[in-house]
Amino acid sequence: MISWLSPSELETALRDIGGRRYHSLHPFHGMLHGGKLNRDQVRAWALNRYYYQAMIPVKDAMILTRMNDASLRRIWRQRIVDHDGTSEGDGGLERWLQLTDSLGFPRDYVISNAGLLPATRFAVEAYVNFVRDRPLLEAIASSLTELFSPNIISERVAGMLKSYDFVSRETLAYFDGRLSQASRDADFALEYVKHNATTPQLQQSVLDALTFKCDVLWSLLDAIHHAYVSPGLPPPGAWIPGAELRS
Ligand SMILES: O=C(O)c1cc(C(=O)O)c2c(n1)C(=O)C(=O)c1cc(C(=O)O)[nH]c1-2
Repeated sequence: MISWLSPSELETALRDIGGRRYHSLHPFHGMLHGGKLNRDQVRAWALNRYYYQAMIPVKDAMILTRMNDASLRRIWRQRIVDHDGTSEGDGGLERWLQLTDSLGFPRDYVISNAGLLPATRFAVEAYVNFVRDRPLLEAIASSLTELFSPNIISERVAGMLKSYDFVSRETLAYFDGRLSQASRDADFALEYVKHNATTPQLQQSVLDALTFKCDVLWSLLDAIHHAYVSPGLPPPGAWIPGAELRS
């Protein structure tokens, strides 16, 4: 168990976890951003990550049900609006589907999750279940990976535009909005955590929550890498490049 940390020491400890465990360090991201993947491997990433995107508003809805304070809910509900939009054809999920459209996947197939890797499903479900089962403070702390996402998003967009002729600024538009949304969301969550993690036990629990979330993101990429890069063994039922798509 750690000894009590001041709020700024707690922030340093949280950022240190990101520095060691965030998925920006995963070799798959190095390949994705460095132009080392072929089109089917990029397609596999977009297809599998759709499930993460799709479940983010579900987990945020779970967090909302735990908030008794209207002023907190007012702030948190914006996350759901960002992903779902306010009308058909609007919002982050729609923009992710525009990316999978551009990569040649029928929408029905993507939304059905029929070609999803089982390990992607398990990792994303673990995140949703964590948020459902753990105290609100830990659920909020588990979103703090977003402290580190603006850097990786900038690196990703620049690297992919430079390396791949099958993506464009338009098809990567999902990430435009995320840069400001992620900073806004992470700043709020960080202040909440620093203010509410007032004992060594609570501080340890938020550090553990962030570690857990880093593990979720890392596992997602492990699954994609194993199935589609090396050794390249998609499990039964998962999407196989070139095979007929059944939703
Ligand atoms: O592109 C990325 O690397 C990345 C990372 C993360 C993250 O660190 O959890 C999120 C996102 N993107 C993202 O687009 C997003 O909407 C999001 C929501 C959350 C969350 O935990 O509430 N993380 C992330």
